[in-house]
Formats: sequence, structure tokens, C-alpha cells
Amino acid sequence: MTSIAIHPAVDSGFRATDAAFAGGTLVCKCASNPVKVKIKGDIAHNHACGCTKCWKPEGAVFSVVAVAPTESVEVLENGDKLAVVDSAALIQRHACKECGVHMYGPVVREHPFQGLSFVHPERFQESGWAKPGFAAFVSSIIESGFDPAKMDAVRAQLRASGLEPYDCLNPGLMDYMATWTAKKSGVLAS
Ligand SMILES: N[C@@H](CCC(=O)N[C@@H](CS)C(=O)NCC(=O)O)C(=O)O
Ligand SMILES: [Zn+2]
Ligand SMILES: [Zn+2]
Repeated sequence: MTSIAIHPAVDSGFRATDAAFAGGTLVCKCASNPVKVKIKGDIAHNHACGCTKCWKPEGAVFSVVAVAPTESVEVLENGDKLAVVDSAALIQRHACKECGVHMYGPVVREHPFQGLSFVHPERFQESGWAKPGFAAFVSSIIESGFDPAKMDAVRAQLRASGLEPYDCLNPGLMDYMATWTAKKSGVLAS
């Protein structure tokens, strides 16, 4: 079976997780004047995402994306090269206008993820960040043109790489969002 290019960080085997990882600097792909964004602290919920909106490196079918508190995100250099990809989206993805890399995506509106920013840890100049723990929005890869007949193969390959495939988020995050919604509507005590 020919293997599918899930994502370089997945396909090449994971880099070791450094339990002491405390953030670092995300750098875009520009050879000159790269955008640099500091993340002051660890990332959480690192995962692969198959949706059409998350930034993927060349040739990859999935993105690798995690969250950090927006208050720990600081644009260090060349922030004038950043533009919001889709201002109507929940995640305000700030991309480099020159190389296209999404540098950080804060959730600003009222939502269970409000106050978190989505980041792509492969852009850290440092190593040691936690490996992705699951694969989200797997069926969505079809929306980018992936062959629907190969979905069994892609799910098998994800599992073989230690990433349980889900067509939305994983159960923990889905439960977290539903709990937030139930508390907001009042059907659960907050
Ligand atoms: N099937 C859709 C799913 C998009 C989607 O819902 N993406 C998730 C995971 S990143 C999300 O939370 N999106 C919010 C946003 O894009 O702002 C697609 O592939 O475009
Ligand atoms: Zn760039
Ligand atoms: Zn996504």
C-alpha cells in the first residue's frame, strides 16, 4: 500500500516530547523578514486537522494544530505582514501575506474556545512540543479534493501513527463544548 502524506511531523515519526516545553517562537517560511510570534508557555490539545481552513505544509493532507492562551501570544517581528484570512470565521487566522503560513488564530467571539489561539507547532524554531494526540475533521479532507475511496486507508494510516481519527473533534473536546453550551442555556448548573 502506498502511504498517504498525512503531515511531515506525523509521517517522519514524532519528535520526542519534552515534558518541560515552555513555548517558543513561531517563524513563518519567508527567507527574509520572517514573521515571528512568541508563545509564552506550553501548547495544549495538539492534533492533526483535516479541515479546509487550517494551514497545511506543501503536500500534506492534514495540518497539525494546537492551542495556547491568547494572552500568551505576542507578535515579535514583522507583524505588518500578517492579515486575517477570513474575518467571518470563528478562528481569526493571522497569515503571512507573503508565504501564506498561518501564524496564530485567536478565538475572540463568545465560544467555548474564547481566549485560545490556534497555532501550528511545526513552525516553532524550538523542538520538544507535544506530539499530536488525535486526528480531527478527517472526512473534511474530501472537501479539499482527497479521493473518497481512500478514506479507509487514511483512517488506517492515522491509527497506525497513533492518531485516532474523528470527523469532528475528539470526545473530550466535544464534551467540553457541549457542557459549555448546556451551562450557557441553563439546562446544566454552572
Ligand atoms: N468541513 C469543514 C469544517 C471546517 C471546520 O469546522 N473546522 C473546524 C476545525 S479547525 C473549526 O473549528 N473551524 C472554525 C473556523 O474555521 O473558524 C471544512 O473542511 O472546511
Ligand atoms: Zn512569511
Ligand atoms: Zn481545522
